[in-house]
Amino acid sequence: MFLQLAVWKRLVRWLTHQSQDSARLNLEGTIRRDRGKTVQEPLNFYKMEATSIGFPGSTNLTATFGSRLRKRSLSSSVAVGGKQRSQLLKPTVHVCRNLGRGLNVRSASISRDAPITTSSGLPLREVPGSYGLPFFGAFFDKIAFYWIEGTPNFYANRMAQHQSTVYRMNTVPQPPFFPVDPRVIVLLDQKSYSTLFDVDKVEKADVFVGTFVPDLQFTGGYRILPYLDPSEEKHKILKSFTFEVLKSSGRRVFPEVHAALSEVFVKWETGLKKNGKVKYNEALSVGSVRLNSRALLNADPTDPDTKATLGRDAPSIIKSWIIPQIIPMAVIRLPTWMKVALAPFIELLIHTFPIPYALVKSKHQKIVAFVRENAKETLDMAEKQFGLDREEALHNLMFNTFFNSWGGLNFLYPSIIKRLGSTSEEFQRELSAEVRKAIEDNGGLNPAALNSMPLVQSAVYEVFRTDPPVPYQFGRAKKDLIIESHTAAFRVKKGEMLAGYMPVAHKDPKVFADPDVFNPKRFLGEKGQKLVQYVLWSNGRQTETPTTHNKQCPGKDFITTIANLLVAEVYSRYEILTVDGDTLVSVKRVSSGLKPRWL
Ligand code: HEM
Repeated sequence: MFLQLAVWKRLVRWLTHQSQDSARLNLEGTIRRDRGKTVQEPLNFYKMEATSIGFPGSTNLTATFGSRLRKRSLSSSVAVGGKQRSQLLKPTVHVCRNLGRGLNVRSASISRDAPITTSSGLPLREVPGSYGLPFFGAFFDKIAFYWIEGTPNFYANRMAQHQSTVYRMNTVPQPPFFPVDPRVIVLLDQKSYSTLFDVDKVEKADVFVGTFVPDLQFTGGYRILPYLDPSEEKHKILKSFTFEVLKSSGRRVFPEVHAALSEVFVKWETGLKKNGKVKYNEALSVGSVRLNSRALLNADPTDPDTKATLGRDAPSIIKSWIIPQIIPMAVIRLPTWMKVALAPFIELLIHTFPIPYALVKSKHQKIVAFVRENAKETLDMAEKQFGLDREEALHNLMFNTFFNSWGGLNFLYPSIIKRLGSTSEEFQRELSAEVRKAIEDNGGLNPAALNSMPLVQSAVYEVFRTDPPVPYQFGRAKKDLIIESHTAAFRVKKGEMLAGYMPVAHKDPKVFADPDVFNPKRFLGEKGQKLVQYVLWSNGRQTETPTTHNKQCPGKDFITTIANLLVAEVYSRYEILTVDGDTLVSVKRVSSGLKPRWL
């Protein structure tokens, strides 16, 4: 009796595809739309579920199975995608395929009803948005991106239009003179954005600055570390070398930041005395090039006594080499009348063709010479310890020091001054008091003191949140994926390009309350600490660790430290800064008798 029952159950399961071992069957089906057009679509049967993308909206799917023993009907919800809802009217799915085990699906019909959901309960949608007509669609997106909407509006407007944080659009730059495919799927919320950090899901080769790869001559003819996928053997070796360089910089960081910033403060005060105001980034830019290069290479490119010095022009020489590599992604902000007058020229000069390396070759060669002359020990270490080719190590070291690190700092440091200098006097006094107390309690501005400054840390995280120095991340789907936002799931095909825009993901209202408000206390306390994981500036969570297996920035902790150090240095000297845009209008030196002591 029991045996009979078991055999019968097995038979029923087998017939209805509900047995565990045959739970998933992939059917190739032919979908005929009511207009008569035929589209090839895969149908996935999973127990009682089926999925079909090709028509808009959500429907129920009923499939009739004919078998040797009996005919059965299965009904399940199915999400369908497409452009116009009118196409939904009673589309019919005809499937004919021998499934083995005697089952043969003869037909399936679709009627509109409940949506199919993923295992996490989200409705499966087709990625909204379209790429438009060939060439013209991309061209109009490009003009909107650079000139009409700019960033972040370009992203926010389409997010509102599609009612989705995941959608299709064309990015910049574009063919014919940039050899790229501009079609991307944008990810703008915290949940979908994290797909870009999962190197099992996304290919990170050659996507460091977007869909295009700058001429290899900018990097000495080498595909350097940021352009490598972790699956490439060289990635592991070069990232280990970078970790070693950062480790050996450890002891220099605190004193070098102090030395460079002391000079910056003198320049600010001299400028304020002379003109009543000063552009704070002019001195800061020189200061950050010094502290960064002294920390990482143990040499100052602005010092006239350094071999192969770049002199006072070091920041502009380095910028000349960086800008052609990133300009295709940059929106140039100009007053409206200038935009109208200059747009055609700027379009032609810098948005239509890659800027030729030859224009900056001499400047690039100067930076190469500076690194070659001053980083001999580090290059010896690269050869002996990591078996690297000396020239390859040199170009990686140079790129990390001047493009990644200083290039990022050149955005981050001014953002910190601008944001904190715009907060209330009361908040700045509180910040200054915390800094001075921690220095006093720990006998100087040392790592222990810096760790005792939760307000400083919170303020820095908030700047990273509102002004991430690198706003874009790209990655190509390594396989077919389902990507989830907070409200829906989307099917993405292998090979499609995913593009994250971090300033919008960092303002995800599902994660951050009042996301548009700069709140330097946001990351304080137990609740605030839980938010730190959503700070993504390093191409990974702030709570995670860069390794040779991922693409998280190896300079994450180095940069976090020197960002905190800037705030600690500023507010140990000043109680209040007043800034107006890019101009420092006044500073108030600390009034208490407390004198900060240094390492
Ligand atoms: C404010 C400064 C910095 C910012 C904003 C920054 C940001 C980033 C971001 C967003 C990425 C990932 C890019 C991508 O693949 O999508 C990255 C990768 C990388 N960064 Fe940084 N970075 C900074 C400083 C540094 C420093 C100090 C170093 C080393 C000295 C460094 C070395 C690298 C390297 C080598 C990679 C590629 C990592 C890999 O291939 O696994 N960066 N950085």
